[in-house]
Amino acid sequence: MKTIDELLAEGVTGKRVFVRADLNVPLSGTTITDDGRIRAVLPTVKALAEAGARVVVASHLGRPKGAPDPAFSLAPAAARLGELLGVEVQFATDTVGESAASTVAGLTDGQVAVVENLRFNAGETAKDDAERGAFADRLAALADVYVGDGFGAVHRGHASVFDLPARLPHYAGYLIATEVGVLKKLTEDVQRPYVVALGGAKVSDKLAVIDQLLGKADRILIGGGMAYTFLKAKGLEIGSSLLQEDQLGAVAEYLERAEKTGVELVLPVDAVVAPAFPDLKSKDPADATAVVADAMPTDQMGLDIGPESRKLYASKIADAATVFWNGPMGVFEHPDFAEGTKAVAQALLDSQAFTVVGGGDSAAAVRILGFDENAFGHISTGGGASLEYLEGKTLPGLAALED
Ligand SMILES: Nc1ncnc2c1ncn2[C@@H]1O[C@H](COP(=O)(O)OP(=O)(O)OP(=O)(O)O)[C@@H](O)[C@H]1O
Ligand SMILES: O=C(O)[C@H](O)COP(=O)(O)O
Repeated sequence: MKTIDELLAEGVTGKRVFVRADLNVPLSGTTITDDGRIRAVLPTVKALAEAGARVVVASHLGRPKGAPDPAFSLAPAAARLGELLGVEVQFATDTVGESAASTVAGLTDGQVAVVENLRFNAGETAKDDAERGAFADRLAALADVYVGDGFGAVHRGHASVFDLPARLPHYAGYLIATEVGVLKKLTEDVQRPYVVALGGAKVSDKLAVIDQLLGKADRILIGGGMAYTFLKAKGLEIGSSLLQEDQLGAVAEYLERAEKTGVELVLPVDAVVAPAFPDLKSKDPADATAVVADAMPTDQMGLDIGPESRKLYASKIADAATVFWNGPMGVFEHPDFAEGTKAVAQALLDSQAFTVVGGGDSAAAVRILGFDENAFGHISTGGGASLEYLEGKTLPGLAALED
């Protein structure tokens, strides 16, 4: 894999450099609630701009449906990037259309532009190779060189991540180099006990990784939205909690395999429930109560692990030598459902373990809940990406950067 340092040594003055970043930041309306992913790509963008490149930054944000949707505009992220860089950043209101073409053509050496959300174009995420390729051709027309630095998205075989680097000279940015450097340690020489804590809302993505993790981790602690599919697989009532029905069979098999192989697969023993998903803007009290896991009311939704689970999970983390944590334990954005996530973050800090926190929302949770991000071993910008890396999978966005 060629690195950005090699590109800088070759010289970039006057070259149009396409930086595929992951600026998929949490938003409340148009306000960025955590800018960690923008700060993470600064070293790459700064180095290129200072070396005289014409930098074109692109990213996805959220999961719009292949067409423009103002709720998912990258404009706030572009503005924040400009503030952090301390320079004016141009913003193109489309990704490969007239606005992008004229914005990029207007860049002078050392200037930076952001183009609109890649996923406003159906070609970005298309399953069909030709459709993705056609979109990648249009992206390629915007640049002379490609720098991959969107670590959080390297597990996606999308046009800007996988197809575009094949069309341009390509290099890995500083963020990807750092992330891979740290995560490699967890795959090659992991210190045990190795504890993995999993939560969050991307249930179908994350249930799939447990298959591989069962052969690697000593303990797996399950929280967040995915916990309820496990509880349901054990025959418990889960009310209106998140459920991945099509994976109930797989989950039952994980439970059986864990039992046979001696891996501890730890499930919540209680939950904080409420009648409905809370209003994250008003943060009004949500009528939350704690119930034991085998007495969840049919008309309630599980939104956090309960007080006994917090203690249990902290005890399972206390003696770990390595902890990898991805996915909040509950809907931490609302104070009534933040305690599980706080307890796990605190347990990581109280342990002597090498701790890695992965994921856009997990990293944001740590900072928003007031923890010192420097107290953790590593805060990864990738959730799904880091999990799939730890599984030992070939990640499309890393494979595409190989020579
Ligand atoms: N029980 C639950 N029900 C519904 N949503 C939940 C529950 N527990 C946590 N969440 C939500 O999960 C979201 C984060 O999940 P997600 O899987 O995206 O994690 P992540 O750390 O951002 O990883 P990635 O980087 O892969 O996206 C938070 O917004 C949180 O509110
Ligand atoms: O938040 C993430 O994990 C990355 O930005 C990838 O987003 P995606 O899961 O929507 O592809």
